[in-house]
Amino acid sequence: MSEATPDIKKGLVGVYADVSAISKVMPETNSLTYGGYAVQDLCEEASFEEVAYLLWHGELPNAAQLKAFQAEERANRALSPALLRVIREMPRDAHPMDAVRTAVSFMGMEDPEAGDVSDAAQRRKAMRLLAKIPTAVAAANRLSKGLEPVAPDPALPYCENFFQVVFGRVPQPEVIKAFDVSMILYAEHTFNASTFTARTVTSTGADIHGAIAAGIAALKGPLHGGANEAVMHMLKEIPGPNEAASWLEGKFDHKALVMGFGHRVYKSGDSRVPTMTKYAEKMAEVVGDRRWMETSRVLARVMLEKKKIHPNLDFPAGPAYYLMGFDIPLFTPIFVCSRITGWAAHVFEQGADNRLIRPLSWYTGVEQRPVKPLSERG
Ligand SMILES: CC(=O)SCCNC(=O)CCNC(=O)[C@H](O)C(C)(C)COP(=O)(O)OP(=O)(O)OC[C@H]1O[C@@H](n2cnc3c(N)ncnc32)[C@H](O)[C@@H]1OP(=O)(O)O
Ligand SMILES: O=C([O-])CC(=O)C(=O)O
Repeated sequence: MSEATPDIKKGLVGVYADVSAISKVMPETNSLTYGGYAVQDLCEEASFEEVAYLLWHGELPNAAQLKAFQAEERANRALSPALLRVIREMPRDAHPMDAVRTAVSFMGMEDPEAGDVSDAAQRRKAMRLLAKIPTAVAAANRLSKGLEPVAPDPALPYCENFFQVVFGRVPQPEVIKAFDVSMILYAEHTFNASTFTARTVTSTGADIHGAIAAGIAALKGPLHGGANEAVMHMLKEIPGPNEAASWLEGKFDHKALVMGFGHRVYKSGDSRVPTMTKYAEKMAEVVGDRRWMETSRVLARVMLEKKKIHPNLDFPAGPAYYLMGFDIPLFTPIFVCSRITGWAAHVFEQGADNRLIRPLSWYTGVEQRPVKPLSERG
């Protein structure tokens, strides 16, 4: 007699898996808060470092707290000679997401507190990851192009240093501001797939490097963080704004996914898109190249008219990063540099009130049967 299948929420759609005090997504108003602050207000009033502090401590820092936080981040940016050798040995055509995942695993092995999963040690490790991941991402990117890595500069703030290690120079303030805004918007988003992965790893008692490496693996997929690079490939495939509508019709005919559109939680618009679009438009002005944003506008209009689907954060972030001069394969690793803050906050929260994450599966395979000896199997 077969039992009735229980109510299965495929993809865990609509399931509350735990409580969390880090951020709140409100799809009914298309809004998002970190620690009670609207994300668009944080973008205008705070820096990425301040937001990182907020996510890890629950409060925005005062001037002295920020200074200490920044000093610690600046002091931890350099990679060990051994890790630099590992990065040098990586295949030239390795995807930077695989490179950063491997670098984080290696950092875990050489971490001075490897094996210590106390809250205090996890927090110190998170700071080392925040500081070192950009250096590793930039070194892998430069080496893949035959360029030598650029050493991080402890005299520079976080965002300026990021451009320094990638390009060997710091751009104008408008570019830094747009990048800083993107880092704030990408920092945290409740129980998305990569964060839930990091929490699941943490729930087993494993250390933060394992949780972050697993989070990076989850983020790489095109349905999640990998969409920001896919968006730019898509924009480059479309000849221009005049062809965008017919290009989309071709996608609809094949029932293909249009990258950078749709979201599991937001069904009437991603809270972060207006702010990121504003700064992507500013980048288009600074660079003097409007074609990507013009094509984007047509795609967004037609997707809404024909499919009632809104863009997600990856849609404006893709062209914004392209206009900032980043190579397309670097877009999702930049997301990693930001999301390490949210992932780590969830690692701390999971660790503080842990229960092993272990749901059930409903078996649909062959009923129990005898094992035939090898000689009797056809
Ligand atoms: C930072 C981030 O991770 S944001 C997400 C980035 N990912 C992308 O941009 C990839 C493209 N988007 C998608 O694949 C999806 O929208 C996801 C994975 C983000 C969300 O998936 P779900 O919550 O499972 O959405 P769901 O599949 O229920 O979508 C509802 C309908 O809209 C369609 N749809 C959703 N997104 C898209 C899209 N981008 N292009 C075309 N159709 C889409 C689905 O095919 C589905 O149609 P159906 O009802 O005829 O089957
Ligand atoms: O929340 C999600 O499912 C995906 C997302 O937008 C994010 O992680 O920023």
